[in-house]
Amino acid sequence: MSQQAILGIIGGSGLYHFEGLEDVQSVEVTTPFGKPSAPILLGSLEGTRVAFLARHGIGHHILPSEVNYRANIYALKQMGVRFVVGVSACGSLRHDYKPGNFVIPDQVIDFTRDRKRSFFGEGLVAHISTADPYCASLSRQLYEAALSTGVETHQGGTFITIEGPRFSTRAESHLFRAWGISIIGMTTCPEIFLAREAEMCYASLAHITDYDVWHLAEEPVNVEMVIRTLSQNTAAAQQAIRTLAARLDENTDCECSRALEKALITDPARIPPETRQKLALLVDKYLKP
Ligand SMILES: CSC[C@H]1O[C@H](OP(=O)(O)O)[C@H](O)[C@@H]1O
Ligand SMILES: Nc1ncnc2[nH]cnc12
Repeated sequence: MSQQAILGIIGGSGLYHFEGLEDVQSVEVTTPFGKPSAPILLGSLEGTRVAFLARHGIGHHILPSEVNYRANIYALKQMGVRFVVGVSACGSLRHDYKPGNFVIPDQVIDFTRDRKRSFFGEGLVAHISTADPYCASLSRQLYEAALSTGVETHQGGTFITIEGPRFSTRAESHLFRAWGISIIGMTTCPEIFLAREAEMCYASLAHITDYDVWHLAEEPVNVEMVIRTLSQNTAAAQQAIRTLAARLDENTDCECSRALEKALITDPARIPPETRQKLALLVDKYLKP
């Protein structure tokens, strides 16, 4: 694996390129899981090598359910990325998390049902732990960077991913609130789980664009509303990531880089050679004699 970048940024709605990247190169990448959503922009940000990928493609033409999350994460892994920041527009499910604010969540609930959610299968079985799906160290660094932009930033909260592409019904939104969930989006799962399988640290920079559909005094969410709020927020999101890049502490004390250590169960003798080869980048260090 060549070390072309250490920090991966997955841009969500409203973030299709990254201002201020230096020495930028656009790279077409292929992976054993297909092609990522767009060419990857490789460049330098405050002296840190960065890989930027637009989750929904340039021009936003890929549905949340259609995103090839496996190819996106695998492509970043192939480039040597160790730290991934997923930028996401989201709805708020609580009064005190307001449109325009940032949230650095610390838990997820996966309500998706129509997505490829693992690199494993085809004769090689693994079960990773996702008890704490976010990297605490990267999330802490991202929180401090987001706070430094002056935007009101909340540390912690549960982020639910719905399948979409439709927004929630009022009954669903009230249910999610009753469950104590803080924010809602359509893309964090399975991106976060695949990053864990690929032993990368993952944190979300979630910017709140709306109050979903539960708030009696607010208009129900629509795309126009999301884009209007995003247009005011993407500069701050990029500033937060620039600050993170400048201060990135690579010596984290987390266990993300050992996520597969206790996860593989298949007898190595039973792993089909094609599968072994396909997943070499992830499993070589555990299976090589
Ligand atoms: C444009 S509104 C719905 C859309 O916005 C969020 O995208 P992302 O998470 O990639 O920022 C949400 O998840 C939906 O995909
Ligand atoms: N309310 C909402 N529900 C799901 N995804 C969103 N993205 C932005 N706002 C959202």
